[in-house]
Amino acid sequence: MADDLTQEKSVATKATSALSVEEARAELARLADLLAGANTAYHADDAPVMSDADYDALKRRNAEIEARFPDLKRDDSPTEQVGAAPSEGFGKITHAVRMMSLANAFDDEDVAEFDRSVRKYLGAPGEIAYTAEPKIDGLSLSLRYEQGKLVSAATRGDGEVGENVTDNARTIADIPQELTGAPEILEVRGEVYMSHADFEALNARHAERGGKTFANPRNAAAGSLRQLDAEITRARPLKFFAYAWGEHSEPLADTQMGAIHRLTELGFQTNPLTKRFTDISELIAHYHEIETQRATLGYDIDGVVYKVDRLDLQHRLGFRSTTPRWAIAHKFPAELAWTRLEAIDIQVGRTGALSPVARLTPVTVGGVVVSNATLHNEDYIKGLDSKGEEIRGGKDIRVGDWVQVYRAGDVIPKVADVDLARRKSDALPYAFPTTCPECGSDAIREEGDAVRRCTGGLICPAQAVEKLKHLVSRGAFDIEGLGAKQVEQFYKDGWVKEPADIFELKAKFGPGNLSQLKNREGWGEKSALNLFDAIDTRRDIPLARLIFGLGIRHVGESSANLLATHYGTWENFESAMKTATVGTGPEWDDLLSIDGVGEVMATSVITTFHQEAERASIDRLVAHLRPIEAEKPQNDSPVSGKTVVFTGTLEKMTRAEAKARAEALGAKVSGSVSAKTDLVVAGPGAGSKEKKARELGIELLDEDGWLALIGDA
Ligand SMILES: NC(=O)c1ccc[n+]([C@@H]2O[C@H](COP(=O)([O-])OP(=O)(O)OC[C@H]3O[C@@H](n4cnc5c(N)ncnc54)[C@H](O)[C@@H]3O)[C@@H](O)[C@H]2O)c1
Ligand SMILES: [Zn+2]
Repeated sequence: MADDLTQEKSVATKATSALSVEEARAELARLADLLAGANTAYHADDAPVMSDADYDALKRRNAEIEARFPDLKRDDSPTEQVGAAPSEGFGKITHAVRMMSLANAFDDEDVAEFDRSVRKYLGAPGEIAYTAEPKIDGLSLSLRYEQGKLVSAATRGDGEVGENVTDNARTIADIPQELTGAPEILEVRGEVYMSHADFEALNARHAERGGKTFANPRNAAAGSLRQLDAEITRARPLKFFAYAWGEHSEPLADTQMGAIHRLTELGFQTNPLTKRFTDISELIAHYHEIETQRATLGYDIDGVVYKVDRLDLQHRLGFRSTTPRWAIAHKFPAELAWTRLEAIDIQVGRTGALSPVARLTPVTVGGVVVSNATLHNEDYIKGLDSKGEEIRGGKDIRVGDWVQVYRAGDVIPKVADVDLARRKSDALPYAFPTTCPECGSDAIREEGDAVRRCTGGLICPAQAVEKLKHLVSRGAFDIEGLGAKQVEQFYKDGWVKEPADIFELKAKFGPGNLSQLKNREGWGEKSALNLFDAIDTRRDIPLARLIFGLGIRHVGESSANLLATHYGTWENFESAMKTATVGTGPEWDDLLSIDGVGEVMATSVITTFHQEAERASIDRLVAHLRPIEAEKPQNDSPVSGKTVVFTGTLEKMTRAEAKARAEALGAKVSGSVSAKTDLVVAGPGAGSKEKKARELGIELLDEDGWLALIGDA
């Protein structure tokens, strides 16, 4: 079975030009299935399962294969489809004139190609004018007026049949119920969308009530229009831009631009950025102009649509199966957007690191609204990398600047670039603080460290709170009922200032003294008693969790596991660290002999145990605990000596437990797949690591397979 899967996956990553006929057939089937699922999720459920960029890439791959193997094109080919079939529950409306999609251009060359193909089709037509207008990121709606009265409204659906949302459309203020001077029959088409301000307010209202929030304004607009109860739609602030038409008993005008003016006269909102040009370089200049305005428009757009202006030429050009030949959507790069840097905030972490965070004018990047992004560190703001070399051509970043935000997958958004042309003349270079904004202690940068750190240690409230949050986190003490929020509250009230205080809570506020805790918001007698129980059960703590929980810099979960298995008991570990000296001696050598422990980490651990305040705090904590000895690694397990990678969601154990167990059996757990990997354990949602394992032909197991292998099933 593993072999079949390996083959299937490798076809999925093969260049389309390298596919054999059989592979192409299989790949088209796979893509048809994948894209159909994504379409339903996006159009029918308003809950996309992949990013737009991924969707567009798969669709392009499908089109490339079809172009190479026209005979293999499937009856259910994604190229032949628009949107998704109407959802159950809505009445259906068959469009008098089909509602289409748009072909995409992703760069200037695609736009030039569009212009060439239009000219070729028309046969040397001379000058051609195009309109350029923002591509509104909402959902399209067709409004049918008969004798000037709105009689029906339908979503696009699959292009032929849409959902009847007439009652819902009537609740939208931008949609006139009646038109004067309109053709007897007129279908007006356009986009229903939600402004940024309305989207944020709606999400805030929902969050307050504990309801579901929307990922972006498009989903919010689609989810709000496609309601079975029009009263819900009425309560949602939807807007509408008109930009097209379907059936009409008389022409609206001779040109696209003229028709837009006519729609404005009839009482529709049309987009003020719509312009007409006779040269494609002007179209592209307008595209960039609109791109710079994107963040301040107040609503989402995802590109610029170019249309042949003369309607007689549009008519001659006609349609392909799902798109007009006379129009194209020039898309913005999916994961990039320009916006304004409003402020730079400094966050202080558990190890005292001062991290600069960009506060941005909210902008949608790759389908997600971004209002914060990381600026990494002091040098990054200055335009330097970790080696002191220039990045971004040495441009620094200043408050008030226009910056480019970048987002990839679920990675934290980053500030990637800055537009010097739009910098205010009085903007000052950013002065990175040299004192901690939380406690006022000096913040210093050690030689070779990119990060400036607060020297306040335990007196710094930010560090203290982050340390406490870390202590109760999932891979560490993981105390039920005591999460980041509770810890913060207890810290503010002075109940818990350091780790040991958690284990003194019961003595101070437990039975006999319960009134203080149980009268607090969010706590009752039962939850208070449960909390003390949960804390008590954690007095017996596995050594690895304890070491990890101390929050020592450079000691993550797997390093803590290595240390625990090596030293076995807390006493051994503690006495070794207390007697060790950095850089020399038997304890130092012993520490470095552990596979996976380097000098940086070894130095960090020893230093921690040599700082008086830290050490005293650790002693006070451990006095409340009974650390559980770590299991000695076994050598007789089928996985001993092997390198294992866990990826995806594990359902029967936490990642930390899985690692600890594997390490106890003598396996080495690694975070990345390489030729040295022996085994990959993949749960649901495993992504690139699973793919890589298949490519390298590494043995793959699911969670149950793993448990069976190690005899835990
Ligand atoms: N993430 C996913 O899983 C997923 C799934 C399906 C589709 N999508 C995304 O949806 C898009 C494809 O859907 P599509 O077929 O609706 O194509 P499209 O949205 O790219 O283009 C066609 C639509 O653009 C809209 N539009 C907005 N402004 C317009 C204007 N000024 N003039 C003309 N039309 C305008 C119309 O509603 C029209 O139907 C792609 O961006 C794709 O990434 C994503
Ligand atoms: Zn501080």
